[in-house]
This record gives sequence, C-alpha cells and structure tokens, in this order.
Amino acid sequence: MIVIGIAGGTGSGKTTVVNKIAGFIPEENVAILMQDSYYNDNHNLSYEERTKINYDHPNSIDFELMLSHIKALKNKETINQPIYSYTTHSRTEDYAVIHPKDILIVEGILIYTNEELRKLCDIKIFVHTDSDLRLIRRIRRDITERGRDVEEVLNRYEKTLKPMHNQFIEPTMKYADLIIPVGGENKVAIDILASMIKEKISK
Ligand SMILES: Nc1ncnc2c1ncn2[C@@H]1O[C@H](COP(=O)(O)OP(=O)(O)O)[C@@H](O)[C@H]1O
Ligand SMILES: Nc1ccn([C@@H]2O[C@H](COP(=O)(O)O)[C@@H](O)[C@H]2O)c(=O)n1
Repeated sequence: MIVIGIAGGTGSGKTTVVNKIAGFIPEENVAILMQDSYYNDNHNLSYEERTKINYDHPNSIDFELMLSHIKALKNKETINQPIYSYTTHSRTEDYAVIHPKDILIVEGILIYTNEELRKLCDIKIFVHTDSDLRLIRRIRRDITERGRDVEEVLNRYEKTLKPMHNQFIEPTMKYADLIIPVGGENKVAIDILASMIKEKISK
C-alpha cells in the first residue's frame, strides 16, 4: 500500500484535491482517511464546552486511534472510521467501514505535526493557498455546510485558527515532497499526481 499525505491550511483546497485525484483512480484502488474524523471524542462535554475547544491544535486530534487505523490498513485489515459532525462538534454514533486498498490518502490540517504519521506517508503533499482566500472559502463553506455564521467563523479565525496555523500548520510545509499552489484548480499538479499514482498501481 502507498500512503499519500495531503496537508495544508483550512480552506486551502485539500478535500477538493483529494476528490479530484480520487476521480482519476478506480474506486477499488483508493481509500481515504480524513483527519477530521479523528477529533477527540468529546461526547462527555456539553455542547457549550465543545464550542470552546481549539480545533486547530494538535492536541485536539486522537492521533493514537488515527495511527492505529493507518497501520491496520497497511496490514491489510479493515477499519471502522469514526464519522464526525461539525454541527454538534462531536463524533456521531456511526462508522465508515474502510477496506485496505493499493493507495491510502490521508488528509488533514495537522497530519504532519505528528512525526510517526509523517513516517507512515510515502508521499507528502502540502496544498498552499493564501490566507485571505482561505478565510473567504472558510466563511462560505462553514455557513453553507457546517451550520456556522459569519461571527462564529471570524471569532474562531482570530482566536485560534490563525495563530494555530502560524504555529503548527504552516511550519509543516517543510516536510512536504510536493507543494501544490492554490489547490483544486491546479490542473497540472493534479494530472501529474494522478498519473504518478496510476503508474504505481499498475506495477
Ligand atoms: N479553487 C477554488 N476556487 C473556489 N472555491 C474553492 C476552490 N477550491 C476549493 N474551493 C471551495 O472552498 C471550500 C474549501 O475547500 P476544501 O477543498 O474543502 O478545503 P480544505 O479541505 O483544505 O479545507 C469548499 O467549499 C470548496 O468548494
Ligand atoms: N468541531 C469542529 C472541528 C473542526 N473545525 C475546524 O475544521 C478545520 C479543519 O477542517 P478543514 O476541512 O477545513 O481542513 C479546522 O480549521 C477547525 O477549526 C471546526 O470549526 N469545528
């Protein structure tokens, strides 16, 4: 199995890049693991308490579970990936069953902050998009898809998202083998990546 990491700031276009790459590869060859599915299980906290958590800090992620799932998939085992709700800020009761495939894509803002996870990645990609564009995308997306309002997004951006991005996320760009500027619209980068993956599958 080849593990491909896709990191980058929020709104940089990671999910868009993953979906475009996955669109080029037959479904039976690619499995996708989202870091956001591995936010700590905070169901013991009240909704009010959960809204106050810093979701851009590495400590918000259950890396132990995430690493055990990546290792299990590499070991050709099937895993139950938690399903996360941004609306309730907690894991749901449901799981997504992920089977081992030739290619495993691991996506998330904080994945390269974890040394063990970095070592498990055969190819490390970082999607880079300017912060003003990322904020615009984040406001639009969080309002339409994640049940937020402008005030919530701007407040989170100012208090945690921007400082955490500068402290933890942007510095991990140095670990990347490839940096994709502007993300999902970078057709050349996506074509190159898809061809490289197809070649590896055919071997
Ligand atoms: N090149 C682009 N131009 C305009 N909107 C984009 C572009 N790439 C992504 N988006 C939109 O911006 C939002 C964030 O993109 P997404 O791929 O989810 O980023 P990430 O996974 O890095 O947070 C989504 O609503 C997506 O549809
Ligand atoms: N309950 C939560 C959990 C996470 N977030 C934000 O999600 C961002 C990471 O996801 P992307 O798809 O944008 O990479 C991160 O910046 C967290 O702030 C949230 O708002 N609420």
